[in-house]
Amino acid sequence: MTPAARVQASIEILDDILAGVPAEKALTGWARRSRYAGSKDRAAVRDHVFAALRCQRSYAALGGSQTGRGLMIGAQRAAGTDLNAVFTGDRHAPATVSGDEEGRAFAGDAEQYDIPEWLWPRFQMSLGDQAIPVAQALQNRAPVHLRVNLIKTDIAGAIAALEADGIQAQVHPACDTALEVSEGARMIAQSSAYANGLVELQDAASQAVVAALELHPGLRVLDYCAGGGGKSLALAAHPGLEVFAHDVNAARLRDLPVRAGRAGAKVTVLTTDEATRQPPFDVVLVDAPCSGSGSWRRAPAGKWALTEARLQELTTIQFNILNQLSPLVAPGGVLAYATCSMLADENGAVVDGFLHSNTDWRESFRKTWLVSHGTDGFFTAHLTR
Ligand SMILES: C[S@@+](CC[C@H](N)C(=O)[O-])C[C@H]1O[C@@H](n2cnc3c(N)ncnc32)[C@H](O)[C@@H]1O
Repeated sequence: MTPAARVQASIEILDDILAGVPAEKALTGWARRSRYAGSKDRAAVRDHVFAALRCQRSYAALGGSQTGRGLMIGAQRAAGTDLNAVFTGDRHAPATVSGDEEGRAFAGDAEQYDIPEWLWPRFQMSLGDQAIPVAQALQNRAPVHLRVNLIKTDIAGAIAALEADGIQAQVHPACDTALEVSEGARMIAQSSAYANGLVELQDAASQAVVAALELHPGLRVLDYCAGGGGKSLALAAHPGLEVFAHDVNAARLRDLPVRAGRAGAKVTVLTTDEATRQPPFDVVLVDAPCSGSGSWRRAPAGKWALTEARLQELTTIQFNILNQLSPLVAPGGVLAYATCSMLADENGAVVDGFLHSNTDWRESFRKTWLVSHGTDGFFTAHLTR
């Protein structure tokens, strides 16, 4: 495919997404209909589509409309590339750009930096002078991070094994087990380092949330909102811990036994009933459902789908989960709250609300990671009594 044909394909896929088709489904549907597209074409189209989804507001302003075509015109203008070289009207290329497809000046910072208008004041309140750098970071593609599985190898061993598979990775400063991939990211899933459980795909801040816990052999640890189990596996890499995983949506834990097998890790999956009937845990990690604002680079639809009402609903859920789980923590144990969000409403405010109504609890640790510092956005707080 020519670069122009890739842009035309992206326009059509974006139109499907704007009409309500989920991004992955729209991309897969296009790939199935387009057998002529090779793996490089599919990767390039995917990149175009995700960039346009991350930068939907600014590209629509620059491109003159909130359509697939408007977004791709906006993308070319944002990149400063020659529109006439791509929008040629030739076979498979998009039609030439007309006079009524002029861009316009941004209406304000929220539009320029691709944050929903209603959210911008809260975003600024949460992030202060980091609001614009964080919003700009969210306009760009997320880096690819790996967690080195210390059960099976060490940092140097993992880097060497990846290199043998044609993947270049360097140590990431956010966590001792984290690597950032600089070349060959698309080959990870097929690499032997991955297949043999030497590395797992996991953001460095997600790893750092686990690394921030004081863990020593003999502790019983429950990952209560385990999802796919990324943090459960990171916990289970600590020698001598007894690790339990739970999620209200049991289907999300389906792949965990296979992943644990690959990693040589032991994780016991618990139902909700089993989790509440267990003796108290030394550590309960609550990686709570949240807006996902720290991972909007990877899942940009979430940025545009979030509403004020949903944010409110999430903070209520977060507060309720903390209250519901505090009895599962052994005296002297830790209730570790975490979100992949950078919004104060879901982070400090929830923790403060919990401490306000549970005066026998105190906070011993709090940290926020920002996308502007090279990881996903994350928050954690440790609560003890
Ligand atoms: C942020 S995700 C967890 C991500 C996961 N810990 C990881 O590292 O990949 C939040 C999870 O909480 C689960 N969840 C939502 N409400 C819950 C509840 N009331 N109790 C337990 N889990 C819940 C969701 O199903 C979802 O898998």
